[in-house]
Amino acid sequence: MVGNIEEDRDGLHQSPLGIPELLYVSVKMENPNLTLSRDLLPHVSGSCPSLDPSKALSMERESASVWELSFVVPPNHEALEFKFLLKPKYIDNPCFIEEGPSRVLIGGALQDGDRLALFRLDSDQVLEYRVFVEAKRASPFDLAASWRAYQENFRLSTVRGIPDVSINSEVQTGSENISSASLELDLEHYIVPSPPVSASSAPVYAANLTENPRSLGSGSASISSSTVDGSVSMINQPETVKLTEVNVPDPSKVYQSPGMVKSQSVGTISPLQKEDDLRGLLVDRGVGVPRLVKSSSSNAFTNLNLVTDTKNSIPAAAGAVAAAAIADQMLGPKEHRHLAIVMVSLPARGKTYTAAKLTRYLRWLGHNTKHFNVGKYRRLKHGSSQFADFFRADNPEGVEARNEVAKMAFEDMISWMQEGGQVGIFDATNSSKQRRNMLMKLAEGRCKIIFLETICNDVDIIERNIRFKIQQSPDYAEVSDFEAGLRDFKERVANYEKVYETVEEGSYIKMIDMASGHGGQIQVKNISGYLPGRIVCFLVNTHLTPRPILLTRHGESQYNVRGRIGGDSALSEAGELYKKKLAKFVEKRLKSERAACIWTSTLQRTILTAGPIVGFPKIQWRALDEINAGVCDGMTYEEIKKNMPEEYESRNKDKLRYRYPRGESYLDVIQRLEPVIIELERQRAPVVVISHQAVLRALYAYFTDRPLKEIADIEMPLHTIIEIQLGVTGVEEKRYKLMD
Ligand SMILES: O=P(O)(O)OC[C@H]1O[C@@](CO)(OP(=O)(O)O)[C@@H](O)[C@@H]1O
Repeated sequence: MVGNIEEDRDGLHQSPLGIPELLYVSVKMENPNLTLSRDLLPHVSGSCPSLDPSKALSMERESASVWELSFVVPPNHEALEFKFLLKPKYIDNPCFIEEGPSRVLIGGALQDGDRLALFRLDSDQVLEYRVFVEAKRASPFDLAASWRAYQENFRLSTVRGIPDVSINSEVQTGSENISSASLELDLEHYIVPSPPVSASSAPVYAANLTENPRSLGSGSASISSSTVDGSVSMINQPETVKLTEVNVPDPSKVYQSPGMVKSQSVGTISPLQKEDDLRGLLVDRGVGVPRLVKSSSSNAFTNLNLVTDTKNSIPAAAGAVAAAAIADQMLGPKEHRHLAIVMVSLPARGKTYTAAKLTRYLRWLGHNTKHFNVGKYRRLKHGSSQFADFFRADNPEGVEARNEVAKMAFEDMISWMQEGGQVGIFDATNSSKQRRNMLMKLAEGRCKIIFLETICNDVDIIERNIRFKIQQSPDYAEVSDFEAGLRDFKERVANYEKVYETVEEGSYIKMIDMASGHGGQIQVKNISGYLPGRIVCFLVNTHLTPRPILLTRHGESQYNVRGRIGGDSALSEAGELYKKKLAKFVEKRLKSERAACIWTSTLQRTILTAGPIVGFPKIQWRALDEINAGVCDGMTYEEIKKNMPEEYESRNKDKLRYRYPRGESYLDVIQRLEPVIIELERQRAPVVVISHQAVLRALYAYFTDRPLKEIADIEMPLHTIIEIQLGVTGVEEKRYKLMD
């Protein structure tokens, strides 16, 4: 019934936060004889001030035969005396008072136990009720949270009644009409610089952003990236997230059922475990990162940041991702814990771009994923100016040199997997059976291979890809004559075509003419398991049709003004102005985009912000609701710091994984946003997403490939639109600030 309560010197029960707890008492009466008791309503009459039936409190019907009354008292309350009585439904008198002495309740327990309540209706008719009392300890915060939830259920939101999908064709009037919100005709006027670590504002050649060849002597922390103008910049690659939060169990208190799992089996090393040989029981508060249950000696949950065992690491992820990773680690052959997605295609079929996108998606979900591009190895080892002859199948030196760098890249990938890497994307043409056999031999007993073949028969798309390659690839950086470059690259493609063999062996996913987003097909063979399943789902929905995605927070809310988190408040005056400016902006920016769509959360601050936008369908997504702050919902950060210092501290230490009591963590938010990402990938028209700070941080991080560990701190200002342009060459970003 009650756990984790400490008694202080005055005998008062205290929560782990040192706040005296209250007793939540529920008194119940049950009478299965429904015929006799049908018209009699159970009441409770208390001794304070007197046992007066006219002041009796009615009990609530809990089920057909059970009645209930609940109330809150301090744990050290004085004895409460009371009696049950039955009042006839339709007349005031007579009322029947239970036989015997008054009942006495102290500390949530009835002094005379579960004595029946007997009512003498007349000389020979006695009605018997069974009596139960239940008492739970509750902190004032729990009570405040449930009181607020209760009240909010009764407070009508100004947007209730709006269907999940709506479209308004006329500008709303009335309260919307605060002042006219003008907007310059030229939207460029509102552009503000994007933060330095974000999607680029110019196309970047995807192969440049892949892993740095370590066997060729390059470090792995940062890589050099040549840009269009030939200059070199350093780009920090997302690092493996190494910290795992665990709570340490007390072995004496933890019941170990045969099916329970030792923490070691999922590769989590805890210094305390080592010291005490404590057995960890993996638990999950709802959804989330598996945790070890807490120590009995400490009433507060102990949050420790521990370095995971990189040889066997679990992903920094919540829910399904974590569950699947653990299952994969416990079941199945060891080599299947590491997955190599081996790309297969002719040059200029969008293979590197697909590989980069898949890497970004898997990283965002929390899988430790790296993209290894063999072309990068070739350029480092043999120089970037290799012309078409180098790629001829009847050029033994060329074949040998290309196989050598492929082996190097593959071995680098395996070494990285052995250090904890989970998914390696191996990006090369791999277009002959012989090459693929070589890779399968290298993978034996070390990782599972899935071939991912991209086939494109659309000559326009191929031509566009080839032209992009000449402009962007370091292979042609030194070639000043564009047409000469074009001729050489086409010859290279022809050399590959002569020996190309489509994949028929092993496990494979084949994408045939999927780039345009309409038509095409995907074929799969020998594909099973959680991760391959997610990969297929992602690839089915992804395409290369260029379109913008506009991300914006709602207009400033009344809670934002008061510094309160969560809630469902309406807009402030500034927020009201923003929603009008936003509507004008959307009207101008998307004026020729008839199929565009507006997505909001189900909270009124986003629905109100979308209100004045006309002519586009609006869709409410529950998944776009703000991070659930649980018992902290409605508090200010200052109040949390003061009243729940440990919670405040824990969040400060690890904001990504910290889950608000009865609420969510950022990892939980990422999990629930996965269908949103898949749908954004699938859409071919522009989408305006009006959502919230935490949710937009997670979405933005996906598009800009920001590492998980940075997500919770990404700057996400109010009244600013972030335009993400998805295109054939990758992701570009523009920001518009509509208000000063
Ligand atoms: O994770 P942190 O940095 O607390 O940011 C999330 C918070 O942002 C807020 C504002 O403080 O979002 P919103 O403006 O959508 O209401 C809170 O509701 C939410 O809890």
